[in-house]
Amino acid sequence: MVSTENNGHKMKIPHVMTVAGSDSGAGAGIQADLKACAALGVYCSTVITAVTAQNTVGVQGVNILPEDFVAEQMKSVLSDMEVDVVKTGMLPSVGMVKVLLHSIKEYPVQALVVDPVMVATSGDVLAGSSVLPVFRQELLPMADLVTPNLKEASYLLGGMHLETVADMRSAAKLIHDMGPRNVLVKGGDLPASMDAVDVFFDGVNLYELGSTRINTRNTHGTGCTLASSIAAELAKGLPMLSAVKIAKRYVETALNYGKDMAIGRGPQGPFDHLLKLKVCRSVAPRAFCPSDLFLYAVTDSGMNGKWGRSISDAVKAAIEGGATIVQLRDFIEAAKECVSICHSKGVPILINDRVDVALASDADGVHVGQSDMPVSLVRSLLGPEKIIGVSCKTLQQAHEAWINGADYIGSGGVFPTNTKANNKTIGLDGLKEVCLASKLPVVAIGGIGLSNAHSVMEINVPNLEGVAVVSALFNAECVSSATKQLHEILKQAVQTRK
Ligand SMILES: Nc1ncnc2c1ncn2[C@@H]1O[C@H](COP(=O)(O)OP(=O)(O)OP(=O)(O)O)[C@@H](O)[C@H]1O
Ligand SMILES: Cc1ncc(CO)c(N)n1
Ligand SMILES: [Mg+2]
Repeated sequence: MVSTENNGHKMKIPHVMTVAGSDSGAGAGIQADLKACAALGVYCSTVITAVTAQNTVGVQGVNILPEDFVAEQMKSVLSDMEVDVVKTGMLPSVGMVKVLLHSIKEYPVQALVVDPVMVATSGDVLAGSSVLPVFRQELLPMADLVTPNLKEASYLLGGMHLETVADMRSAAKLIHDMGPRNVLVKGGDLPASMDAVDVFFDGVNLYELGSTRINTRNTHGTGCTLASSIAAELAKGLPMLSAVKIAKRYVETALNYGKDMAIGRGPQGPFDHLLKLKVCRSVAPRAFCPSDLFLYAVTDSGMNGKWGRSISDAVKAAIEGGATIVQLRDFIEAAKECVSICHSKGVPILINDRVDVALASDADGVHVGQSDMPVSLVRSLLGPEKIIGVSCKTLQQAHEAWINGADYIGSGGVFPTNTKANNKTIGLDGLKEVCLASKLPVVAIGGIGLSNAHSVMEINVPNLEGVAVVSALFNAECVSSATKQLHEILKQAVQTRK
């Protein structure tokens, strides 16, 4: 990290070094990397491998820099500045790859993200097939992540045809065999697809990461931007999958903001990296983990009032008893106080329904119902890093939540409940059906308490992460001991499930 003095305190700034080509049109390459890192609050140093004459029509010329001068740039940066993550783009010769590998052996960094740039979407060649053997044999084995698009994945695999998400899944596994720790096969160029699905493989699990496909001509540089924003989130200290998810959302949000920009006369324009709405932070966000849903405490001011407790005391007691996430149904005055309590204990806190309250209190996110603001709009207001949960009763709603960028779904009412009037009960069978269809983690809600929590976890589907409860905690005389008891029951249920 780069250190700066701030009121006498050292301030660490996450630092990405990009090793890539310059794009004179400034939509891709070095220029995309600089803008993406700036938008995400991360310092970006730039080692230029080639200068391209490029615009929205295509690539008119490529001027490759001498390898020893690329080595000199890397040495200047790495020997002086503390680089956290190296991201590579255009590496146009075998010698350039060797120079890069030599430099990072001499000055090791936390992670290497390789975007194996070969052909621009315009069809122009940026690195010829002569680099393929050194990519396969030397570069990929050093990479923490490699991010080929469909064409690049096909080249790496000797011309294999890739036309479906199923093909992308196989490609991700085969490329993983070449040695990188993680693989992301990007589906931006998937023919005739309504969604923009990328496939991530970490060597054990395959994930399909979906988002809405933005209808725009302005997609030049999405690949470079995605890789450098993953590098930026890694530099902040996020784990790989969280970094990839946030970066993908950043690209989607940026494409959406820039969808109507008119720059250039060619078929593929640049987009708006520096989103009009700046919501990204340079400090590590509270990355969402599905296991946060294990014991989900939802506050209720009526119940707490009845027992003579303030909301903040109720939240403190729930955390003391082992609550793993908190949802507030009480507003702004309480929100700020509870946000600071939860943050001091490392427990994420979400706001029920109110995006404005979440923004004003800097909560970790919101939980919305089907009749609240649409998830895609919530995402564009909150930005790529916040947590969004959405209540779903049907398979269709679960699918939409995934495509629109939610992090998890709440499903229920599992049992009848007095907390929510006129709420349809879906039962354990309904819950199981939604879990099986959902690509997102699920928390069960509705009438769950000490007596039946076990039976909920027993439906035995891996993405059911936990239970959300109101009365079971906050209608009890002692919140922390009620929470402890529930925590114990859930722990036992999960152990018997294994
Ligand atoms: N129209 C779109 N709407 C939403 N997301 C998109 C769109 N096009 C591409 N993406 C996303 O952008 C990221 C980059 O994907 P893509 O497959 O376009 O990479 P690429 O071809 O390497 O990009 P480049 O245009 O820089 O060469 C992926 O996460 C992809 O899903
Ligand atoms: C310099 C450069 N790097 C990467 C790409 C891929 O988008 C491009 N078009 N130009
Ligand atoms: Mg593309």
